[in-house]
Amino acid sequence: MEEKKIRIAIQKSGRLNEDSLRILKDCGISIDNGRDQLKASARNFPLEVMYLRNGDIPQYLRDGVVDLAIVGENLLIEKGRDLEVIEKLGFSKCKVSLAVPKNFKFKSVKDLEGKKIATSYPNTVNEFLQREKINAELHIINGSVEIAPNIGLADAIVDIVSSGSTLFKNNLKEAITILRSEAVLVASPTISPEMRTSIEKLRFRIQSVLKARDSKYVLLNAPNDKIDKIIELLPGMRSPTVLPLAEEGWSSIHTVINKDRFWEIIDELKAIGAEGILVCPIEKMVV
Ligand SMILES: Nc1ncnc2c1ncn2[C@@H]1O[C@H](COP(=O)(O)OP(=O)(O)OP(=O)(O)O)[C@@H](O)[C@H]1O
Ligand SMILES: O=P(O)(O)OC[C@H]1O[C@H](OP(=O)(O)OP(=O)(O)O)[C@H](O)[C@@H]1O
Ligand SMILES: [Mg+2]
Repeated sequence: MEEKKIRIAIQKSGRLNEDSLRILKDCGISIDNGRDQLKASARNFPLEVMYLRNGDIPQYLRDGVVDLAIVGENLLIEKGRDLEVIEKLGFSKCKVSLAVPKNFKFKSVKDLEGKKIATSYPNTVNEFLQREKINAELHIINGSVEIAPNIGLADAIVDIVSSGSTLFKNNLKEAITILRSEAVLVASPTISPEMRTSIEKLRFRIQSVLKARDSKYVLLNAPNDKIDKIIELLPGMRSPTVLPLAEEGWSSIHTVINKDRFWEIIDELKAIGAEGILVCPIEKMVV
């Protein structure tokens, strides 16, 4: 029997589109698409991609029109709390924040009492206001939220903040971070047990890609009497590989480290006596 295809929804265009396609590609999945197609099949994996508007995706998942989707966590908090997140994907990191005009002397959340707040995320904001026991008036707008205080539509806004440059350009400042978000892989509540098995295969590939993105392969040379000290500094997947060099008394040490830790330990490695340090990207990491 032919394996049933996983139907995955990906944002048609916007902030998530490119990185969503890249992660599938890094999983070795080639998608035959014309850009204008709304549906495309993978050549070498039982997968069908549907290009949809992000905001519509939670309902498509609930209806079982798609089995999986890549969306921002912030969208799930706004309108998909019932949906199951199966993997965090580490890209499109952003915050949903409350921002006020630069000259607003903001001291605490109490300053929002009776104020007007413009946002595209009404559920998130209402929940926040309820939690903080604040009464405020909401103006729901779909885009260009940051302009609202400048045109007298609102006293404050709640919107996505990443670099902060949109706030800056609109004379606003971040006052409260309501939540942090990144892209996530979400599943439909209607998937069958067989489909879950196929999804697990895809998830395994995604995990291997994500681990590899987080890690670096490090090679270095060191005098033999320094090997123990260097190994103490290098937490490998198991323990580092140590190979003798042609030059007597020297060895080459190979290991895998988290990319964020590398800069922390490079100076220590050099001080101990490591030489010829090479740091290489890893394509896939299966552990
Ligand atoms: N500046 C940003 N930096 C990082 N991530 C962002 C940024 N803006 C949005 N995102 C993330 O990308 C997601 C999609 O945002 P985008 O603005 O592309 O689409 P949208 O307008 O929310 O949706 P639709 O596809 O329905 O038009 C957001 O839900 C958020 O998780
Ligand atoms: O802090 P920053 O790095 O400036 O990013 C934040 C901005 O990015 C998003 O808008 P986007 O550019 O996606 O445009 P949109 O309003 O058309 O969705 C978001 O709605 C903010 O306006
Ligand atoms: Mg946007």
